[in-house]
Amino acid sequence: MKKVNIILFGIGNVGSTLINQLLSAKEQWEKNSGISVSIPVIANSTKALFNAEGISKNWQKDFEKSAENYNLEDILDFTKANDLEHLIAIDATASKEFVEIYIRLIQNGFNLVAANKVANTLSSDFYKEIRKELDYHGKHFFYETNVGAGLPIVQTIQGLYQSGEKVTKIRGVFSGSLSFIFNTFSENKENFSDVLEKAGKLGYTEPDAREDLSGNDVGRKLLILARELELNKEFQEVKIQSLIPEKLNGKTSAEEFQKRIGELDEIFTKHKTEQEQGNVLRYIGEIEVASASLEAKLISEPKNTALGQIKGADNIFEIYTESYGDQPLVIQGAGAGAAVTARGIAGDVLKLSQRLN
Ligand SMILES: NC(=O)C1=CN([C@@H]2O[C@H](COP(=O)(O)OP(=O)(O)OC[C@H]3O[C@@H](n4cnc5c(N)ncnc54)[C@H](OP(=O)(O)O)[C@@H]3O)[C@@H](O)[C@H]2O)C=CC1
Ligand SMILES: N[C@@H](CC=O)C(=O)O
Repeated sequence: MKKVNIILFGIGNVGSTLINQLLSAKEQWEKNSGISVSIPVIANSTKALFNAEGISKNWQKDFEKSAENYNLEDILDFTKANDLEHLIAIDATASKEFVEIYIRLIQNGFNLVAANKVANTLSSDFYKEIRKELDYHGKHFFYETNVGAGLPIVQTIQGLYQSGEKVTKIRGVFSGSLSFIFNTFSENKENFSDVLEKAGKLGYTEPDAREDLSGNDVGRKLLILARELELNKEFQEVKIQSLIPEKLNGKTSAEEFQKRIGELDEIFTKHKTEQEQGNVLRYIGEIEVASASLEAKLISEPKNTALGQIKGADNIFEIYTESYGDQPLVIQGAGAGAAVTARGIAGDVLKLSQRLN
């Protein structure tokens, strides 16, 4: 039996669901894949719970009772002192600061799995540096949930590109939260701000919903896929239409913004009513490979098209390639939510574990 040790950073919406999924799937993984998963460290931004034997189903109570303040050195010392092998650090934070420690983790024997999109969307120098360190230390980095949550998007694009297929365009609804918001808002007579709040409560938005509304989260996903196609782009080069009006943009804290979200209602009601009859609002992303252009924008789409018909928090990705011609390869399904995202991370952990000797 191969034992892998998970060090989990981020025990919020996604991270806590992941722990429960991994603990429930433990026996199945042991029986079917010969992989025994242990989670010896879980951490939020300030505290960590250490248990060399792995946390149990009572982890929430144990965390409340026994978690201690920590820094990275404490975690590195702990894994070394307990001879923990086959280390996988999972980044289930949305932190811009946390990714600064990726390189040190790799240098200290960790493989990486990330739901956090930040590391793959900083400068291309940092992107290349991570991959150089991974190669040098013989470590792996999986990040399927960076795009489409649990949907197999990153692996499909990698598979097509690596097989020599020419991907010409990717177009679709890349955001689960904006999908839910516009699907619901287009169909119902609810205020935009009420639907936005609902999306947050359902766990579809980023911890700071402004990341979704600004289009930055979609912009990051576009950049991540573009880089898989070896398009040498930077985040600043992605053309992004923000849905945050000028008067709230960059001038409000998260709390102030939350208090003023009612100001969005009039703007989006106007967008909705000014459309052609039978159209719906969709926030879409587009990668045109030949021109290396990446764009995220709000459009008004006829309801009877593939993009117009999506429901719930679905994503839809139309992948145009040379072999598929005018009829794109289409991947559709839930594009946000703790359960599907955690399952996507679990899938990455399993695949990564199978590569460890
Ligand atoms: N929700 C979804 O559908 C999807 C989410 N994702 C990604 O998953 C990630 C997590 O999202 P979600 O679970 O909703 O976020 P939450 O806000 O619910 O949880 C974030 C967790 O990260 C912790 N954290 C923040 N900074 C640090 C740090 N520096 N070191 C260690 N832990 C830290 C927080 O701790 P504290 O409480 O102390 O701040 C908290 O436990 C995000 O990157 C998101 O983009 C990806 C695909 C889909
Ligand atoms: N906020 C994101 C969650 C997944 O990345 C989204 O809405 O798509």
